Amino acid sequence: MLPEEIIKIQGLTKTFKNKKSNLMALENINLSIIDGEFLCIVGPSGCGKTTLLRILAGLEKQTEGKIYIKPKNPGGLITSMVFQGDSLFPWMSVIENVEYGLKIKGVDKKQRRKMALEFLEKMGLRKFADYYPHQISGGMKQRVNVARAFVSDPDILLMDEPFGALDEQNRLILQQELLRIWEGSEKTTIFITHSIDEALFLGDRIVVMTAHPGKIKAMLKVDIERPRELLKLRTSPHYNELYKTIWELLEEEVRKAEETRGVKRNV
Ligand SMILES: Nc1ncnc2c1ncn2[C@@H]1O[C@H](COP(=O)(O)OP(=O)(O)OP(=O)(O)O)[C@@H](O)[C@H]1O
Repeated sequence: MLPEEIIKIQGLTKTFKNKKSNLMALENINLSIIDGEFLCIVGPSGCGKTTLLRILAGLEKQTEGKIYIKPKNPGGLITSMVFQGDSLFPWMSVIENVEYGLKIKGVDKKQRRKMALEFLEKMGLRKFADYYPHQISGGMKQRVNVARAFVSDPDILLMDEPFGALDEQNRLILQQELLRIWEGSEKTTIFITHSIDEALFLGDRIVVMTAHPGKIKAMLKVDIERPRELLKLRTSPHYNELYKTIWELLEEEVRKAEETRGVKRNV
């Protein structure tokens, strides 16, 4: 591994074996991720994005290939995952949800409360610390999830369409808040999204995947300086060029994915 790399994936393949048939979800993935990088992954539905993240999180085992991860702090948490859906514990208050990972790690009560409050403050949720998940909005729940992931200080954040279920306005706000908190931490982040805009706003590089079985079709560098501003970004020629390139790469794959699913189109 090169000194700046934190993850190196070589020849990774994943086949789900069922009683009747086998399904190859990922084929020959080769990817290096630099420490502190924000990497976005876009690709058509069913191309294996979640599977790749689950393998990196250790929730799934690859069929072939190697993954090298260079831990930063001996004994520390290597990965933490933020899911799209509602993954908060409904019986715990907001602050207890944020503290949970620290409790598992054995951090004492006073210290973990202090750390959780700090991240709730960063996410604008301090006032809601004692609320329960059913008492807060979808956007606020995702803020709690982001706070929960950051507070455990993992080496690598894995984010699986965390804002996918939010309305556009909340999504834009959450993206900005995520960038603000990420820019202070420079935590290696792998972020799955279906939105080209979101990938361009957040990412240092963007991986475009092919339709099933998922392979890496292209890797693009987002040469847009940070800190990023949404309005400035959208009027920049580089942004528009990249958007067009990514859409051209993706469109073919989305059509292939639809054909595979037997969707009839009138084009
Ligand atoms: N546990 C499993 N057993 C069998 N097949 C699975 C399993 N998990 C995923 N798959 C299949 O693997 C393929 C990739 O799924 P995955 O969820 O990784 O795709 P994705 O790109 O994240 O999709 P989406 O964008 O719709 O969330 C799909 O065909 C899916 O049906």
